[in-house]
Amino acid sequence: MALFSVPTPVTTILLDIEGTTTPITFVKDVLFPYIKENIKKYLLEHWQEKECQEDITQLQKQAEKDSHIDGFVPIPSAISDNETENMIQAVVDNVYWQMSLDRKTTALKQLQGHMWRSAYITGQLKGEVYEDVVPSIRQWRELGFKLYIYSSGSVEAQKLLFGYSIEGNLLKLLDGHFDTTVGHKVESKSYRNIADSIRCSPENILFLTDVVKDMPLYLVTQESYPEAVISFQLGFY
Ligand SMILES: CSCCC(=O)C(=O)COP(=O)(O)O
Ligand SMILES: [Mg+2]
Repeated sequence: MALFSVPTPVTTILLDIEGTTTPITFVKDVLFPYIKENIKKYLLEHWQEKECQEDITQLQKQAEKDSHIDGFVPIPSAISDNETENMIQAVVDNVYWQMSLDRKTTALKQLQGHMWRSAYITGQLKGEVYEDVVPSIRQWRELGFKLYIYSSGSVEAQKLLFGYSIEGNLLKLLDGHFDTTVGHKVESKSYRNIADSIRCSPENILFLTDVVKDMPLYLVTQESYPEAVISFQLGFY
């Protein structure tokens, strides 16, 4: 457990998931292998559904943007019905390629969230949280802090992880969720968007994360409140 002092202007705690509330091993050894093992079956079963087709369209758009990246895997944009199997294979290959680079694209994360849904609902998956997470969150709430999640995993995937966790349904302990639709974690604009959305100022938000490059909030905060950065760095790392 890390001990740190929360600077006085902080009213809101924003939590990352992987490596912060949840062991990295749960994501790398349980959630991601589930996708790799089940993607082909999932696509074959859900291909005609609107949600699945929307996910494919987003993956295609992402593939167009990625065409400059070495080793990228294309997804054909228009294909006749009798070529569905080739198309599904292209999507599988693209998802495997994105996952091999641990890409955090919104398109990939949306599909993953939809795939995990039935596994959580049927009890095949249970979201892991570190043992100090629930007591800490309860204590912070008692002290009056608001609690939000900001993860690259989609909001739906976040709600599944906390809603079907090993400690039961934790969603009532959280005030809201943010994913890459507000922007990526390495971009300072994302933190401004979150602050605007919850109607507070960046210096009121303490972001807890295991990844140092996910820290532009501190650059945003530093403009008006340099002590917040110093206090966090001294305390948490
Ligand atoms: C909703 S948990 C799924 C984990 C995931 O897909 C991921 O990319 C974790 O990223 P984080 O931003 O929580 O480190
Ligand atoms: Mg993390």
